[in-house]
Amino acid sequence: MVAAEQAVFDTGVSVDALMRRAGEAAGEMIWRLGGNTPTLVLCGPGNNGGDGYVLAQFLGQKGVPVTVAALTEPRTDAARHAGARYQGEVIALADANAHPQVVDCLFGSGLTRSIDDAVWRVFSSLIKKASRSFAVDLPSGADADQAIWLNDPLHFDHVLALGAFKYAHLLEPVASACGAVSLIDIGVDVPDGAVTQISKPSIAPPDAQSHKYRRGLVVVVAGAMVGAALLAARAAQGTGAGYVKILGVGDAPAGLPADIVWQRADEPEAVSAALADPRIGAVLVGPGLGRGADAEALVDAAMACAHPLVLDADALHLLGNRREGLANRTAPVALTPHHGEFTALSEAVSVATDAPNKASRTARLAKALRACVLYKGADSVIAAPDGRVIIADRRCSWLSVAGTGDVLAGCITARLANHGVALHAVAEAVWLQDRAARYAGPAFTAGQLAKTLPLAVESCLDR
Ligand SMILES: NC(=O)C1=CN([C@@H]2O[C@H](COP(=O)(O)OP(=O)(O)OC[C@H]3O[C@@H](n4cnc5c(N)ncnc54)[C@H](O)[C@@H]3O)[C@@H](O)[C@H]2O)[C@@H](O)CC1
Repeated sequence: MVAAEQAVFDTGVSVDALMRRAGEAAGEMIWRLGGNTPTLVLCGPGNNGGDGYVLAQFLGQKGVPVTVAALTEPRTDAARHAGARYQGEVIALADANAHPQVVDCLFGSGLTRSIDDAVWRVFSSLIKKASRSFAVDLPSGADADQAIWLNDPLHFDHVLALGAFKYAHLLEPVASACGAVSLIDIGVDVPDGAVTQISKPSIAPPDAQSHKYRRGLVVVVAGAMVGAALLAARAAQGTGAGYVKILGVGDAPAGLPADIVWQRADEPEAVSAALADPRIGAVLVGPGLGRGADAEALVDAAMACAHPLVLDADALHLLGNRREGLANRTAPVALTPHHGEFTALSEAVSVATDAPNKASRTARLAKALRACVLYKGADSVIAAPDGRVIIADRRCSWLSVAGTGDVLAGCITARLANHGVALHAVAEAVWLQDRAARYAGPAFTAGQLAKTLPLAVESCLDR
């Protein structure tokens, strides 16, 4: 964001002008949501406080009863100018009373250390007592880049992100305390490499020339627990794959749906031979695989195939000494670790996990392994080896049930089989899984989730 702001300043726009745009745009949003609700604006020493004086002036001119309470005198030139232009009275923060609506402009992206205890007590009490609380740019107490709380977590109803998202808006534990987050346009072009929030994908329906292979032949390599492979296969179907096949040992399990093909492959050589089929769109290995010698042989067979590949669950635990194999692949690879798998994998391939936040940690692993990495969780981060990162924030919490990872893996594999671009396939699948969860209602099972995937796809159709 600093680079983007500098680019605007280079065109002759001053810090004062940018602050004015920011404060007025934030004021406009608060006025639209809060109308004439009596409002307390809390101003800090830096430019975040400057935004507060601008928006207080704006709200006052709209007829909103406004009180400004300041922590200290403004300490930047732009904040001083904004403070001087504010025509109302300014009281000390310590003297402020509870108001139905409070706007936090104490600290924004410049917070470098935890807020003093006495200040925090007054501030957090005012926020908690308000019926509606806003934070301008960032909640005070949150570190923008590390996306952590420097003070206790504090919940806001609405956060107005100025110009661009910062990591704290999208990554836990701060994101879920931000309430609704609105991106406020302040005339700054968001630079390449900025924090990117996941967006609804656009999915093309099958065209007139479509057939099952063109839509995507998905192959799931089954292991010790066939049920997991089956769940992934059902999810691949629900995502629109044209043909879904499971490679497994022995005969097809009882009750296998007739529209999922079971191909018997008792030995790893048989798996390799099956994976030589040039019509395959993408291969999934990992759900229910196991971690023994048989599983290792299946991972080797899958990694040696020429198709786009998704490595999930147990397969991720077997990657430690297969880094070379990953690097040598020419077809795209997607890895889908949750927290435990991410930590174990990073350790196994000697990639440090001390980057400032989850997004940079994911980007580092993706670059090191030359694979697309989806680091799953309530905030899911998708990173491509070239450094692009997408954050899926505030995922449906009902997804925290057994089997949803298998569903997601199947969904990713179906999208990958369809177009072969790992970053897009993963982002589409993450979005689709979350939407399917919302359609499934509360307390769904993984199987029920797979059944609502077609509805999620329907909502994304580009027609
Ligand atoms: N850079 C710009 O030109 C613009 C910035 N804008 C606003 O400016 C904010 C960033 O402004 P600043 O860099 O001035 O940062 P802040 O306004 O977040 O505050 C920084 C000031 O607080 C002090 N400080 C940091 N941590 C503290 C603590 N724990 N206790 C007491 N004092 C502490 C710092 O020493 C510094 O004086 C953004 O979040 C945004 O709201 C907008 O006005 C748009 C224009």
